[in-house]
Amino acid sequence: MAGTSLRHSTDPIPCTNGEHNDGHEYALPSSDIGTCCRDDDGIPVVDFDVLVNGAADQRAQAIRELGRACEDWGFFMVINHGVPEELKEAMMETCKGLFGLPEDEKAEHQEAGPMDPIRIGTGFFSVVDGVRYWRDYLKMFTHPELHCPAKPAKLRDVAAEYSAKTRCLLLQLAKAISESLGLDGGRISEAMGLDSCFQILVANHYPPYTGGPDGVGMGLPAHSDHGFLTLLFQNGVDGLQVEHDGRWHLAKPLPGAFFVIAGDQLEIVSNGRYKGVLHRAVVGGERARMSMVSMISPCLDTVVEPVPELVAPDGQGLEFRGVRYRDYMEHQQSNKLDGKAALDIARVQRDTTRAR
Ligand SMILES: O=C(O)CCC(=O)C(=O)O
Ligand SMILES: [Fe+2]
Repeated sequence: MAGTSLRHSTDPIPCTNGEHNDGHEYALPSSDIGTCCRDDDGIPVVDFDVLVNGAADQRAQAIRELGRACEDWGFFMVINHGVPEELKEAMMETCKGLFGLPEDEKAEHQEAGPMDPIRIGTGFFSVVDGVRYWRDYLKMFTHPELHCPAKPAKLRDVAAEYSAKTRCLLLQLAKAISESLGLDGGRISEAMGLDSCFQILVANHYPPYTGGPDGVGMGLPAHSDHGFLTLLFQNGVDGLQVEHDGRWHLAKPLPGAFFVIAGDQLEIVSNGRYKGVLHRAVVGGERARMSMVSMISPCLDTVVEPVPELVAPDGQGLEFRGVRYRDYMEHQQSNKLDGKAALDIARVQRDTTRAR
């Protein structure tokens, strides 16, 4: 049912892998999680300070490595990023306060839909989920206009600062990504109008989970992000998994690092050179997990399409057609989260019969 929060640790944990009495299959089929998760340290690391302030040869090397990270993984860690640790902590703590508020103080935003600027909910979009995912979330549109729940009182100021600092970082990364594609630093930003970008912050809260036969549950199923570029950090509890080379990898952060996640709009604008990476959140254990997401995208009315420089002059190899970002986001957010299925609305359908 829309707008209900998860049962929390003091409540009895509902049974999993079966029908809960509200007709939803509860939390997860753990068979969906699979066994292929590998904990490894191969996730690329990008030093933001070198990217911005390094000597020419160091910068060039860092840009090449960034390009490889985007091409091979669509996922990397960024270190020396300049976003103060105290600000990250303040953001995490304030959002934790929000999840702990009495239900009636969150009710105003719990009936919200995918395009509402403030939304508090459970699962992904519980109206369509079918399966109940082990996740509570707060989503707020923070740029160009800051939307924020009235409580906790501190949230507005903290979110404003966090949004501004992470936006600045993401826009600088966009420049470096543009260079890594062999384009001018400003080209991708110009093509997508990122000077007036759209930004969302998401706080995810995954309560302790000890249900199911193996004590593992699905917090958020496999998906790619609908935006351009996402920054994420967590509260010290692992659970983010990333798909790479056909296997799931547990993402373990370096101290202080952000994860950077390539989104669908990067895949479209780069004509598929850099792909939106599949990722998911798995839960299990006595500790609540939280993650904090900051995502930039083009403004809602921008039609996103591949930059011509990355498409052959005769149009051969054009992977995507232009899609208005608002339509893309609404489509992805209103349907069941299903891997990268949303991208199909932008994919150029090839006539395979003609080649025969
Ligand atoms: O909680 C996580 O680590 C993943 C969250 C996520 O992918 C999202 O909010 O889009
Ligand atoms: Fe995501």
